[in-house]
Amino acid sequence: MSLVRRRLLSTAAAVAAARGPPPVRVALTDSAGRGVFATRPIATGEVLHSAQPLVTHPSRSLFHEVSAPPLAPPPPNQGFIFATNGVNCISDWSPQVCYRCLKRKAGKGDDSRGDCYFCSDACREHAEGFHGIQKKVDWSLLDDHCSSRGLKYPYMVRRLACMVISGDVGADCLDILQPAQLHQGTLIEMEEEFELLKSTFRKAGFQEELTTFLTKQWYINILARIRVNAFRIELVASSYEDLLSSAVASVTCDASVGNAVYMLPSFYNHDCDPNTHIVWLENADAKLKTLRDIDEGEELRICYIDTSMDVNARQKILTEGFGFQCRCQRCLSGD
Ligand SMILES: C[S@@+](CC[C@H](N)C(=O)[O-])C[C@H]1O[C@@H](n2cnc3c(N)ncnc32)[C@H](O)[C@@H]1O
Repeated sequence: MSLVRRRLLSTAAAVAAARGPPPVRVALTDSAGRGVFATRPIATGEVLHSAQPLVTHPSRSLFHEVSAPPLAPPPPNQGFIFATNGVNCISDWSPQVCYRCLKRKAGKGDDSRGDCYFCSDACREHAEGFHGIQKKVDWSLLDDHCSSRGLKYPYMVRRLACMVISGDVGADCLDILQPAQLHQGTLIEMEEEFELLKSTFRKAGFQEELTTFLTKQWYINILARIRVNAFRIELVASSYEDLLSSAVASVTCDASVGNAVYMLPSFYNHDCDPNTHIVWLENADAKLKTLRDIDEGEELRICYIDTSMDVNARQKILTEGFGFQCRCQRCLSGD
């Protein structure tokens, strides 16, 4: 591990120790598996704890060229490039968010055109392991597969695979999280994605020993956990200038900057009338905040969906999208 990274980690540990442990613990609930409970009374608006992501990935439109056929020959100062689906487009695109922490790029005109953008030396250094592996491989087949089907999670599995190969994390790093229940059709799609990922590494000449963890079962286990536990990240501006630029950016692109998986936040159950929410300020570091006063021993719950819908719509989304039937008080009362 590099000196800078070791220093960063020890600083983060020192800050965490100074603040003390979070006022929450994970324990079994009556109806929703494990959940997060308050270990003392907590006031409205208190930040319970922060969490750094285990793995992130930017939204496709923010890290990848969206191709369009050229209407006219390009001006002399702009080059033609081939987009991954083989359609010519003009290369005036550059990545919009940090490839690691998902912070939005502040202004135009830096030198990250056509490549990954990192917002700081710390992010660049943190990403060195997985990005070093990823750069050695031609991903065009996987890109084509994901773009034609609108898939985002295979990119997170790819990043995790690169993190395992580089030694950043163990192959079992997400095993503790609850997996989604998968239908036969989904399993078949996942097998296809797995074959693509495995053969891409093989074609790039990776030694078999480095990728022995990469089995069909590993792929399915990881993706099943990402499906239930990944958060869609929408940044809240930390200043008035940021607020204006994110509002402008969200007019033309998806408001979400990407997805991330965390450890402790993954144990928060859903409620259609939540007492806690997650806030992302300028990057993928999550802050868990209370929405009302909490008693000691009360379960802390967030909401996974838009709760302004009626009970039938909410149940449909939670059943079909997340694979569980909501048993929160609001749903049980039919509201
Ligand atoms: C992100 S995990 C939350 C932690 C999980 N309970 C555990 O033991 O790891 C989401 C899963 O928790 C359960 N769950 C969360 N909220 C629920 C609710 N309102 N009603 C029923 N089950 C819920 C479902 O099984 C869901 O797939």
